Amino acid sequence: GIFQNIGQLTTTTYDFIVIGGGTAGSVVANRLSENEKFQVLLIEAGPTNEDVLNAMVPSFSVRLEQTIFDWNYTTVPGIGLNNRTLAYPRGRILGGCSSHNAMFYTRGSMDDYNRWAEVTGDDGWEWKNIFPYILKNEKWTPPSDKHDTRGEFNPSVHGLNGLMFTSLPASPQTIDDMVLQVPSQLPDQFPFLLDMNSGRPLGLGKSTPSIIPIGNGTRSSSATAYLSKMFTSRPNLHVLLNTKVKRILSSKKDSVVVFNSIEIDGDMTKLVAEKEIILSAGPINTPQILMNSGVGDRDSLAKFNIPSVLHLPSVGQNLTDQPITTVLYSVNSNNPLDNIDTNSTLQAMALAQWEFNRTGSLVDPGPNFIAWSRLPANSSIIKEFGDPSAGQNTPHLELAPFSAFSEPSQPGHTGGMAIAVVTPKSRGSVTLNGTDTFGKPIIDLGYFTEEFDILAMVEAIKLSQEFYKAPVWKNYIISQVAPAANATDTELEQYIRSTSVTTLHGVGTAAMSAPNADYGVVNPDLRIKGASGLRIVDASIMPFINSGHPQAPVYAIAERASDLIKSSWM
Ligand SMILES: Cc1cc2nc3c(=O)[nH]c(=O)nc-3n(C[C@H](O)[C@H](O)[C@H](O)COP(=O)(O)OP(=O)(O)OC[C@H]3O[C@@H](n4cnc5c(N)ncnc54)[C@H](O)[C@@H]3O)c2cc1C
Repeated sequence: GIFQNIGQLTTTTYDFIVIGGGTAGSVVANRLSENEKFQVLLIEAGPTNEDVLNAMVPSFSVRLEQTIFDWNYTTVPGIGLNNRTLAYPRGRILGGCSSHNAMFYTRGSMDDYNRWAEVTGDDGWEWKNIFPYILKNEKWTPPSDKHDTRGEFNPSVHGLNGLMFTSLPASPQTIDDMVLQVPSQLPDQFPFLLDMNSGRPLGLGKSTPSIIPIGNGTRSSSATAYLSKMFTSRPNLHVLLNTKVKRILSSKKDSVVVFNSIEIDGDMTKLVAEKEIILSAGPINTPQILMNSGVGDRDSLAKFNIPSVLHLPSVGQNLTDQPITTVLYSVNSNNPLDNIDTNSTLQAMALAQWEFNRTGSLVDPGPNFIAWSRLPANSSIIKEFGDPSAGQNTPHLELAPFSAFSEPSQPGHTGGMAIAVVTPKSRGSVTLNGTDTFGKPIIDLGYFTEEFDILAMVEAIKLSQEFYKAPVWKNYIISQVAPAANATDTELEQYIRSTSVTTLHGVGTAAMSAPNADYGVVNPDLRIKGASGLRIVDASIMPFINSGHPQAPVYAIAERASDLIKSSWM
């Protein structure tokens, strides 16, 4: 059942308490409650996702930012970003970030998972072993416009029986036909990629957003997939909304710390977990909850007068995220759809179409194609700074061409490409806020504090310029607007530092490591190191970021974690 506040709960003792009804937490709560003998409580700080239009219409998700559905974070001024701060939205709603993300479903490369296995010593994280969990999450379905999808993806690498819908873009964008010609015109730099979810995502292919298809082109999230009425009606699953967890409490048994209950913000009721607590509050809030619970670096916690319960200096460290900027062109466009941003009639028509049959321009949240690219093997950047990628199947760069848009203040149209470094070397951190340790934490992304990242981004700009040299763009591109076409490398670096923002792909702040490692926060079975009763299951546990967008691996992590937890309580 669903409970709007803690007073409605019929008990305070459960077998499992899952903290955070986000991307990972919703999966875990669903899977654990498949066993009728387990009493499961899922606690979410935010409200329900149901009937929230902006969480349903794929293109509207940015409208959730800076509302009650967002934790509304801001990063600290970035040394590598000319001291700029960045907004860092995080979903505060059932489904978490999966209820308001950009819906790109990309698994990264097989090397990414194999490296997790290597650093943790657990072959369960290898691509071939995690793959069944990837499929278990996914239900691939035809796009809502019912177009012929042959040649647009490889069915053999997709799951048909999972809970979370994925599909191909259902609404062509105005540049799609031109983008599709680039692989034949520039096959060396941009080979055609049939399916970017095959484990070898190198080349240019169609993106796979996670949307509910066929007459229902609505966002598929962890909440719509794993917490639909069919599941929340289970008598052994309680979903408690609008309730913020403050900290996790422990006692000592035979000198071992056992985490067994939690404290709620603004309420004296203590909720008890007889078997395990699963912390799934996401890469920012998970380390915050841990540190407020005395789990972290002993000396740092002492500064906040927080008694140390478990000395784990890696908590909040290793924050890894992928920076992104744009290369902009003045372009020739006579397609009315390119005016949608400034034309309220077109916007109203698009919404009417979406409401009528869930098709039209609102069903796709962004670029329909992505190009993934490796720096050349003989690149001087790799020679000098090493290769942060997990292997030869792994891209360093992501390039996403987007359709033209118009701005009220300017004549004509602007088009171009979003470019990102997906294997950054820079690391940041999440630490507590001295004035209120339960308030907004200090988020330092550490962007461009490593030379590799800025040089790789310069290469991404140059690669995107190559892209637009394909003959197909001849009559479309008028001139390069930003950065200046003749900019020097030093000027490009300045451009990158002054324009890059975040992909919002933070991971790694409670990373897993080998059981005998002297760093890390959880063991490969996701149990907290050096104590019992607590596991962490969310984006925080990734030791390295995957070379794609993180939600697909977060789902796979949550599916595997659920099996690990279940099997230890058989
Ligand atoms: C705007 C945006 C766009 C993105 N676009 C993409 C994309 O296109 N593709 C992609 O793969 N990834 C994307 N991401 C990233 C991706 O969505 C996240 O990496 C992933 O969803 C994180 O999952 P999680 O389970 O770790 O955390 P979350 O999904 O954030 O879940 C954490 C949950 O815990 C709750 N919570 C936190 N603290 C507490 C507390 N103290 N008490 C109770 N509950 C609490 C939160 O409210 C939230 O519901 C995007 C993220 C954002 C914000």
